[in-house]
Amino acid sequence: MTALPSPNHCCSSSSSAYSLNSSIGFRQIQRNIPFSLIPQNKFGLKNVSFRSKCTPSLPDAVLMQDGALATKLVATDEASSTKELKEGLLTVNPPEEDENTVDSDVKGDDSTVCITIVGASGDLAKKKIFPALFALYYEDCLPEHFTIFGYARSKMTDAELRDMVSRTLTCRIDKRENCGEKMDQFLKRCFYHSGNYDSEENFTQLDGKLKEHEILAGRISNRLFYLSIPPNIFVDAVKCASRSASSANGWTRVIFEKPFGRDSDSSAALTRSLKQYLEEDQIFRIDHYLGKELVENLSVLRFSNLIFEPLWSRKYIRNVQLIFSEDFGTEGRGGYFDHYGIIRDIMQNHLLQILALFAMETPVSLDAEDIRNEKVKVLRSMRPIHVDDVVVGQYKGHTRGGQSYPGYTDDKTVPEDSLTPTFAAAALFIDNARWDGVPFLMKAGKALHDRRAEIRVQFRHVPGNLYNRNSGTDADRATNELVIRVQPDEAIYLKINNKVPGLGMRLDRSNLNLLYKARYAKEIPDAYERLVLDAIEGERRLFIRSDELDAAWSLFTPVLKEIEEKKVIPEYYPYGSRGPVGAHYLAARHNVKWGDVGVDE
Ligand SMILES: NC(=O)C1=CN([C@@H]2O[C@H](COP(=O)(O)OP(=O)(O)OC[C@H]3O[C@@H](n4cnc5c(N)ncnc54)[C@H](OP(=O)(O)O)[C@@H]3O)[C@@H](O)[C@H]2O)C=CC1
Ligand SMILES: O=C1O[C@H](COP(=O)(O)O)[C@@H](O)[C@H](O)[C@H]1O
Repeated sequence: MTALPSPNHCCSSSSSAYSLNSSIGFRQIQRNIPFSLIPQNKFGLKNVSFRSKCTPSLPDAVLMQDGALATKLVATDEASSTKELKEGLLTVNPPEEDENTVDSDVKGDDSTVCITIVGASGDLAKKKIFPALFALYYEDCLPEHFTIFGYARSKMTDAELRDMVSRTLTCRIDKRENCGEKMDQFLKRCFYHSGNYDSEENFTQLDGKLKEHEILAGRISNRLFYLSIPPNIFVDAVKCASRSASSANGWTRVIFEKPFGRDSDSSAALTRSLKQYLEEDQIFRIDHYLGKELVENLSVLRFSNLIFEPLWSRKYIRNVQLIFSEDFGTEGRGGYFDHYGIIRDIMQNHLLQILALFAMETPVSLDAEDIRNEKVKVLRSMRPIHVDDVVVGQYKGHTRGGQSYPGYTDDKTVPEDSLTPTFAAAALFIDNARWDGVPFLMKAGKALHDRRAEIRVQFRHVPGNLYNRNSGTDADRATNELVIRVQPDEAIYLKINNKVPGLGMRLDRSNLNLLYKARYAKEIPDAYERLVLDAIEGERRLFIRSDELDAAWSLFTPVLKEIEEKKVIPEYYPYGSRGPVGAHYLAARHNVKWGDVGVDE
């Protein structure tokens, strides 16, 4: 096994099973924080990852006799998309003494992390990223030595950035003590640098400022860039950040927000451009739905409960429905949205990712590459989507209860004759042994009657059901349905047939209900909290690998092209309605009834 350089100078006396020795690990051990070690990337940068106490189950760690902490080693080759994983304890030679070494006993955690939010003046940064970072800080999940920088063209002082950020920070859990104090402490660690996205000079200035904070705290300086900017400037920003503001001795990672292109070609071109400056394992493509609690729980539900996995196939499942709806329109984002539409905005990423997690085979392990390998297999097994299996819609203005709601094209940033779908429904199929013939129906829309995201699994009819006569005439209504409600009011419930109490024999449908807020006192973290923390920890499980992205675009690009070339007219639906009726005809053609419509949805 290859010996890696020690992540810190210091003092383990002999060659032994690799351990983060007591001086670097002391404070972390006290707080029960395991570390993981991932070897150097092609730039020879140390890739020592922080593990916070907030993710205690990863990775396995053991306390050595000398009080040191040894972790399971995850060794990777350089091309992480085809990564070979080896686990074990690593043997290292004793590190050499270095006169410039900082005494980690004094300093505690030997690494720093600077998080730079590029596009800090924007909507997403204010709404999601800064609040997520504050929540992590509040929960003591961030590394000890962290600094946050906002970067954008807007002119702002540090104080003005802090003021802007403070307006969107809340204490997630009401009545928590010291919230104001914590906010002040957090804001003191936020700074701002104004610069252009395509200026190496400006990024060099940023680099200088980052160094000032890194020198203060320790030797290994890790850097995370969160690109919260429009995609047409991704490459400029990455070029400048990687050339002028990469970490000299730690890792440099970049989080990207979608859209990752708008079809196969543009996505591949974007990936090629990014890879001029970054390795795949430095690229963290966010799909924030993967950070949602119930989406993460999908694998737990399937693989740790004996009762579900045996039913998880064409043999018992009649259809699967993936439903996303919002009760508001594109308010304020029409300019962006019109270029993409609902299929690219929601289906090609969020719903397809959920589908892949739902349908994949059991991964070899919970390691990121094993999970992502299985997801790619599902995506590659999918049948091309036929244009007849897609229904598109667009919302129009509507007045209800004396209040007027605007139509999509009433937005000034949307062309009057836009055909961009704000609603779509589609039938997808996975041509593999497990799922052959099972319709996976997707439905996504804006300006509908409610806000929800859920997975509905409709099981087959009970063969030779003794109780058919007692269930009424609708056999479909009497089948079991498992609902995983991602939001709002996270829940998992199973519809079962039950005898109505009494002397007669009448059946009704009842729910076995796991409602999260009734079961768990702890507030559910926002998806961005989990994802940002994962990026800091180098955990890639919930980020999209480039071959997954390619497979997702290969599936949707042909049908999107056909819809656009044929100028398919969307079915118009009133703002606040349940969407186009065409979605029901589509479902009916595949012998499906949408589960979210009806008396006992
Ligand atoms: N907002 C949301 O809810 C979501 C956003 N996203 C994605 O996240 C990223 C950021 O989103 P959001 O914050 O809404 O974006 P914004 O449009 O608010 O842009 C962010 C910042 O980028 C700079 N900017 C905007 N347009 C340009 C331009 N044409 N040229 C150069 N700089 C520009 C501005 O900063 P300045 O002028 O100060 O430089 C702006 O404050 C995007 O990729 C978006 O698609 C993904 C999911 C949801
Ligand atoms: O990615 C996106 O997601 C949001 C919905 O996210 P949620 O976490 O609030 O459900 C959607 O509004 C937006 O159009 C899309 O780009």
